[in-house]
Amino acid sequence: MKTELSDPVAEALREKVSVRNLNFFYGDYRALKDISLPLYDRKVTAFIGPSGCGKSTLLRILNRMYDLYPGQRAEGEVLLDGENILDPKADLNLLRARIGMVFQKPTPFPMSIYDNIAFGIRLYEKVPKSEMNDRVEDALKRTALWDEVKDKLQSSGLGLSGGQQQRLCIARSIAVRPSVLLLDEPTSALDPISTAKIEELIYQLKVDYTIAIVTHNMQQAARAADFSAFMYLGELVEFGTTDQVFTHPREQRTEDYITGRFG
Ligand SMILES: Nc1ncnc2c1ncn2[C@@H]1O[C@H](COP(=O)(O)OP(=O)(O)OP(=O)(O)O)[C@@H](O)[C@H]1O
Repeated sequence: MKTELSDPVAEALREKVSVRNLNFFYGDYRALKDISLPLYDRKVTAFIGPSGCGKSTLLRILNRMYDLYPGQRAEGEVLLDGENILDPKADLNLLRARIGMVFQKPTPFPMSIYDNIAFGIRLYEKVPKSEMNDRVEDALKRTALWDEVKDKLQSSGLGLSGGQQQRLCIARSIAVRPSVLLLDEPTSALDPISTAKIEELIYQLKVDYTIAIVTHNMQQAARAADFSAFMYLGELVEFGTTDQVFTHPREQRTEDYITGRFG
């Protein structure tokens, strides 16, 4: 696997998350094979590759989703600011406050728009009402939803359009003030206009957040990501700047995939 970046590029970057020699097992099946890669601070990294290559598995390890399922296990290290989040002693509540996740299908809670956001904050913090109002407004503004929903904050989140629901889910994640945001095919259920809004949002959010995104859409990876990781059959084939991976892939398999020869 080739991950070398030219020295001046690497020097200007800080690793927010470091995945080191990561293996993952669904029972006896080894779905990830010795993956090592960085997520650089306040950059967007896309995980790309054909169906079944392990993109979602890798993303879900980053907030220990697999803990919910018996028989699934990870080996290796995932360091968040130098601390191994795979350590069984790691505090999962704290971890999930620090690393937020948004899924493919928008999943608002069956409650008001306001409470969708306040709910997550209340899980982690005791916040006075006036501050809560500010936090809700701030999260909705940052996801460009405020103007669309400010007059109906008490209406159900389920009454929003699919694109608005997805922005609400992103607002819900960032309201908790995580430092890393994981996006699992966040636009695959959305129309092109909602997709463009989410991509614009990703661009704005990376000022404050380190973002990893799983996508099948090569144009989306090229537009939204600073770095791209191409995976194949559970292996990381190539990691580099998106520009390098898309215009000068080092590996034949990467080139074949991004030019549409397979996948
Ligand atoms: N719950 C599970 N139990 C057993 N095997 C699984 C499970 N989930 C995924 N796998 C297997 O692990 C491998 C990686 O799956 P994963 O969903 O991470 O791939 P992916 O690259 O995200 O695929 P897609 O693009 O289709 O979503 C696949 O071979 C898949 O069949």
